[in-house]
Amino acid sequence: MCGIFGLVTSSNHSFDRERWQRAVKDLFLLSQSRGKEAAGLAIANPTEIVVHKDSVSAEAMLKTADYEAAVERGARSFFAGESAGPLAVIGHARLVTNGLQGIDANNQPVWRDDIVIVHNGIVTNWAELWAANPDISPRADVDTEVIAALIHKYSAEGDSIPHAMSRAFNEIYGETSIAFFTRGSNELLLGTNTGSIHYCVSNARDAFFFASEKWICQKLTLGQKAIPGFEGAAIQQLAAGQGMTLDLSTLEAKTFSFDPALATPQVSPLLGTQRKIEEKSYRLRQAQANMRRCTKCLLPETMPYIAYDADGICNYCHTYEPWEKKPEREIEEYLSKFRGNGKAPDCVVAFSGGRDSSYGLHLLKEQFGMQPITFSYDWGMVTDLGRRNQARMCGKLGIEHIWISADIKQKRANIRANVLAWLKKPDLGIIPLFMAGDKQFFWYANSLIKQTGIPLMVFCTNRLEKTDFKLGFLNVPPQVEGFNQPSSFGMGRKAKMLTEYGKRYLSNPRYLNRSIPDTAWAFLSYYGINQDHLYLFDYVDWKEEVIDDTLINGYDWELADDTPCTWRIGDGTAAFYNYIYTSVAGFSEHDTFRSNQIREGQITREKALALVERDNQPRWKSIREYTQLINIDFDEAIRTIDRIPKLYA
Ligand SMILES: NC(=O)CC[C@H](N)C(=O)O
Repeated sequence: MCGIFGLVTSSNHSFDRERWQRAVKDLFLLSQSRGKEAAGLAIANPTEIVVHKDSVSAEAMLKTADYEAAVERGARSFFAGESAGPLAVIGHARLVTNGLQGIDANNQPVWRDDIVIVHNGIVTNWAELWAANPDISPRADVDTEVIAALIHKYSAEGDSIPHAMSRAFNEIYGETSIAFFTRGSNELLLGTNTGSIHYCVSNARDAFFFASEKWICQKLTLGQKAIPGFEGAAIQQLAAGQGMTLDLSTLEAKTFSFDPALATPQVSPLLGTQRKIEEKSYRLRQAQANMRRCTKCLLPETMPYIAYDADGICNYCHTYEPWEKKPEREIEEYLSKFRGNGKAPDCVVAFSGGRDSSYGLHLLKEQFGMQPITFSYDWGMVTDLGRRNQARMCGKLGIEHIWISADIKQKRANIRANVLAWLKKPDLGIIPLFMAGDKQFFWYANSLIKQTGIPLMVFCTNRLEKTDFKLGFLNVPPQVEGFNQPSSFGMGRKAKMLTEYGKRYLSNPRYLNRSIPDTAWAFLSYYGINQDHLYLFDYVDWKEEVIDDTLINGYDWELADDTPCTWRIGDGTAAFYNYIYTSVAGFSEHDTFRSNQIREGQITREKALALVERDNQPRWKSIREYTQLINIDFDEAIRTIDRIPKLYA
């Protein structure tokens, strides 16, 4: 179980900064015997609560520059004598029970509403509590969040904080000890239903600390490790079923029972203002929200090669070539040359399992009276959900499905090698390498024409999916034309790409791995061969609502449970790379997609912004599945990504 602790100093007389930092360090190191998967602390001064956490052991966190910076931000003014104090810290050494530590929001202290809390234990009825309180909903997976949300809810209803805490403890089932600050009150609150909080007051009664176990207090009051001022101090225990308020300025402690009938209503010492809460993830969200964006589409300033004109409109808007449809009768004429008797297949549809090819299949069969067969290339990253949706389409439409399966184990091992190489030296430019393995799809499309003897190959690619930024991050400038025909890219452009890849391979020899032959084949399959097929959406309107409606209502299409978006849910890699782009550059392919929709007049900029905000939320479940499939450590990968310097902050 986790170790929680706290240290309160009412004035700066008894400590200098070095001693204080040593005491906090000792509290961390002693507490980490209870948990080493993550660590964090909150430093409260009269104007601010600084929260810092990390998905590493306390010992490792203490050595980081980010930790130093948080301490500097939270404690500097106190030790510089600029603020009269008090200074209070609560800390946490985590053993994960609920919610992966790679996801920052699950680590502790948990900040929710006005409360910054550390928690030791498990709220076993957390799911029931969320369900019973539909007016509050979880943002993370850690059970601790529900405690904070309940306390906040009750205090918003008018309860004093001790009352609100008592009520929350009466709702909670499962061993729980907590310590928290609120934004507006000058106190530390403690509560436990097991008695796992032991505390000491300094001999001069000007400082206070607590920890999860008595021996930790013993270590810090006796012998070498004793915190200055606490030598020989008495150790007391907060009994099971009790809460405590500690006035941070006077160190006056009041204990109370969780029985609401017995708890005397106490008015907490209020601060004049609501303290600011400082947390990295919040700061980054703000910085993302403040990025400059094109006033017409919504491409942000971090988009490679972007430039805005005097009206704030970007070059991508200016050079955009509208998606001009050829008349639908032309496709009718074209298809009539191939249409058979309705029994034998008369066209092959490249079927990725995504929404566009599913809808295209529907159109070809139902609207154009064709009898397609489909083919899919399974390179190990088609999601199970994508496969089920393919099965729904083919079953209902009575369509034969050809599968070309790669050696999936090998493909995943290739991705693994490249992702591991990347994590050692992250670089946005080389991310497309993770997806190189699917490009043989185009190779097989050509060979299937020969194999089946059916000359008509249909692709349902979508021009709105043009993502210039992926190559942009590789220092390859955008190109307006060539969407469905990458082989038409000029030699100069291809050479530039190869040089840029080459440079990265040489600067990180881990890329010189088993995947090279497959990547070379992929490159050839994409850039080297003719892709002279029928592109359905060159003729037919692409309307998102119509597509979603047809698939969901007509074919019982299944959606992912980590996003309401229907795009990219058949692709097992998208959640991972979009997380990287969003985390580092503040945008993803959702931003370029929606920007194209705006330019096509399909949606308003306002709606697009809302969708981007929604769809750029991390798809944790899919990211986790991806890391499992390629056998890399989720928490480590996310930690590395989160540490990459941001382009927007
Ligand atoms: N070990 C603990 O005390 C865990 C506390 C909390 N349930 C968490 O997962 O972070």
